[in-house]
Amino acid sequence: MEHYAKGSVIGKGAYGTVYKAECRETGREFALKYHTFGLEESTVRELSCLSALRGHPHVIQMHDCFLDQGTVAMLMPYVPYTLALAIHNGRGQDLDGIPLSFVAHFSTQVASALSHMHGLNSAQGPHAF
Ligand SMILES: Nc1ncnc2c1ncn2[C@@H]1O[C@H](COP(=O)(O)OP(=O)(O)OP(=O)(O)O)[C@@H](O)[C@H]1O
Repeated sequence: MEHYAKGSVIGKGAYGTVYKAECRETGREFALKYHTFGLEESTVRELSCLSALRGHPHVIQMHDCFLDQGTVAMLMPYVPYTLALAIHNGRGQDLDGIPLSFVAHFSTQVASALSHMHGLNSAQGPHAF
């Protein structure tokens, strides 16, 4: 953890809190997720899924995983937007004006990631994920 400066909270999920972090050497920004429940089943499941999905261009990459003062911390690239933000950007709640190419672009990425996950599931047995 000495390589990173932990910043403010970006968001919270059911299993953890995500902070912004900056690499002290390069200045590059990361997201650092601290798992609330320690090394229990949900944590191990998320870490093993992200390990298995390393390398896919449309799945967030886990760069590192370590213990920070007893809490499991997971380092990933910082993504400064969400799909909802991209969709609503400049359009309020009106979705009518979204170009088909935009929808196709994101849908293809999501489908590609899902297809890859299903492929791994078939290869490793029905309860791998
Ligand atoms: N890599 C990231 N870059 C930027 N923000 C992130 C990143 N990962 C998570 N976040 C933010 O932190 C929030 C919490 O993320 P987290 O992974 O803990 O939960 P979730 O996947 O949103 O939901 P849940 O785990 O409850 O199903 C996200 O909703 C998002 O706003």
